[in-house]
Amino acid sequence: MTDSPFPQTSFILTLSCADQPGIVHAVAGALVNAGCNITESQQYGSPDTGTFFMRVAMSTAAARTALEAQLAPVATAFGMTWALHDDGAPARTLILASKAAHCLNDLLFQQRSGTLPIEIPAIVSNHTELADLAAFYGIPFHHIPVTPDTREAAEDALRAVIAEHNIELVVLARYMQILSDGLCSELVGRAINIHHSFLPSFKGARPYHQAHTRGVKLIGATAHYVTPALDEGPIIEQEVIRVDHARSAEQFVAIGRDVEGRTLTQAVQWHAEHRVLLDGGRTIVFN
Ligand SMILES: Nc1nc2c(c(=O)[nH]1)N[C@@H](CN(C=O)c1ccc(C(=O)N[C@@H](CCC(=O)O)C(=O)O)cc1)CN2
Repeated sequence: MTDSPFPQTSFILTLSCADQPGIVHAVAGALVNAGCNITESQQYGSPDTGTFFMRVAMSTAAARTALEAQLAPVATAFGMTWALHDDGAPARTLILASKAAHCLNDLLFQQRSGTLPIEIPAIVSNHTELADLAAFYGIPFHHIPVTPDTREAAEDALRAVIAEHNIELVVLARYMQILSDGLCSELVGRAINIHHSFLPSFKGARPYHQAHTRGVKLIGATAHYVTPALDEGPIIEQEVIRVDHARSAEQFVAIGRDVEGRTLTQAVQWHAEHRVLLDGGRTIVFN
């Protein structure tokens, strides 16, 4: 910690640009010029895409505008896509769920416990079963039923909740409705889904029954960004657990619940801490 007499503010810088020599040196120089103390720094050059990625945590007595003034010319010189985030600012998160409670419950508990840097202004569901859980945590619950005839109106109602609460992140916590291409394009890189299989295996509905029929020895869960193509989005986190011949498909469902909850909550935490950057159809995770 610098022994500056002035109050320190913490920021997270994330950036990407075409990989080339001198990026780290230039960024570090700009941060020093802004009186920053770098507390954490990670970078990666992707050989496949030729793109360079960086995440830097820092503290400074300088104002955000002074920091941005130092960074802007460097960003221009290297053609960077960059963002400066307030470190620790909770991500305004809308949770979508259907009937299964376990993933929603894990997110609510971890948020209330202070381990998940998000705030949850609202919960949306296409069913009513989870209204009591939302009430238990004192969070407004919006029941938006979805049928083939009402899908568009339902999505417009969802957009209204997103706008009303200035939502930054949408989490699909076992939300069993397919989002339209239009909504997916509006939520690129800020909608995370939990799929209850070890992708790319067993996409779509009833993955545990697909896995049981196949006779797998490991089942798992995958947290990924939502894209129009079902269960094809960039993967953020995955976890697996061993099963055996003696387990029924219903037991797979039960065994998978904790894995799903942990996997989704971890992915949401990394996203909210600005540790996940998109590299085409893949992610870079600075954890
Ligand atoms: N555009 C996307 N939307 C959603 C995705 C996604 O990857 N892209 N993931 C799903 C979650 N999911 C699996 O993880 C999933 C959800 C629903 C279905 C499905 O077939 N739903 C049927 C209706 C089922 C019902 O009403 O119970 C449907 O929507 O017609 C498959 C996979 C969330 N959305």
